[in-house]
Amino acid sequence: MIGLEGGGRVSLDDFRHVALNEVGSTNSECLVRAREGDRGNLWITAARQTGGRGRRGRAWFSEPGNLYASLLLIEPAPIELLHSLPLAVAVAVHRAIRQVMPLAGAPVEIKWPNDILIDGKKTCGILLEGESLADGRRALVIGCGINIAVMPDEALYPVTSLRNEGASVSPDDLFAHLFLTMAETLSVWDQGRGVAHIIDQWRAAARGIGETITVNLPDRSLSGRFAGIDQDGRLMLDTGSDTMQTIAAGDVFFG
Ligand SMILES: O=C(O)CCCC[C@@H]1SC[C@@H]2NC(=O)N[C@@H]21
Repeated sequence: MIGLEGGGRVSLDDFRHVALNEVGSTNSECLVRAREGDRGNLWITAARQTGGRGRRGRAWFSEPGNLYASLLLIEPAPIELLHSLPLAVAVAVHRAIRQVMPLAGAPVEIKWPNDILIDGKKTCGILLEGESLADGRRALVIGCGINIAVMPDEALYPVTSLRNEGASVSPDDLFAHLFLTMAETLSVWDQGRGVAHIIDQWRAAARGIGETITVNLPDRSLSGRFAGIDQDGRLMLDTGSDTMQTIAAGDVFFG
């Protein structure tokens, strides 16, 4: 058992791992297994994905050399406490990447809500997907794509890889770190009851709080001062109007 500040307890033995050579998407594979009755706490990793998915329906570059990993959770928390899970996931992945970076390496930061940047460039994307199963259970999948050795030539944002930033680690080694940091962080998160600890950790690792940012929403863009996040993990943007804008989903650009 891991017992941590937040009071939650998660046993490492609770988690199982299936390593695949090739799959369409590790997220989809988790959801298939959930529909087939899997009890959750199942990690699926793949050396390569043929249909890796990113946020907003984008494709995710999934060539061999990187880490493609998804964790299936079943009923991870009461629905009203679930909104903070993306922050906990970002904290866990941030810790895993920090652990494999050289000590004097470039800064590793979280970009709201849960991209991981090294030296301001995206090295990891996280896609959370949920589904109500036929038996009434709620399945939730946390999918992490971490650039280790390769990266796309073109992307919406500047991108980098761990190797580019001086880290020497294999997908298997990085997964071993992620397996532990995720279990530890979920223990602190404690089904949403430990959200205050998670928000503290998230803020300490966040990029750009206090700075001017632009947030692209589906129908418009908003610019203002990034004032932090609220208890529900929403981005607070001070646009100079009387009321603080709170944003649940969008793409952040700095400067
Ligand atoms: O757009 C993003 O930033 C999120 C990218 C998430 C990619 C990962 S790779 C492992 C898992 N399987 C998928 O199909 N997507 C996620």
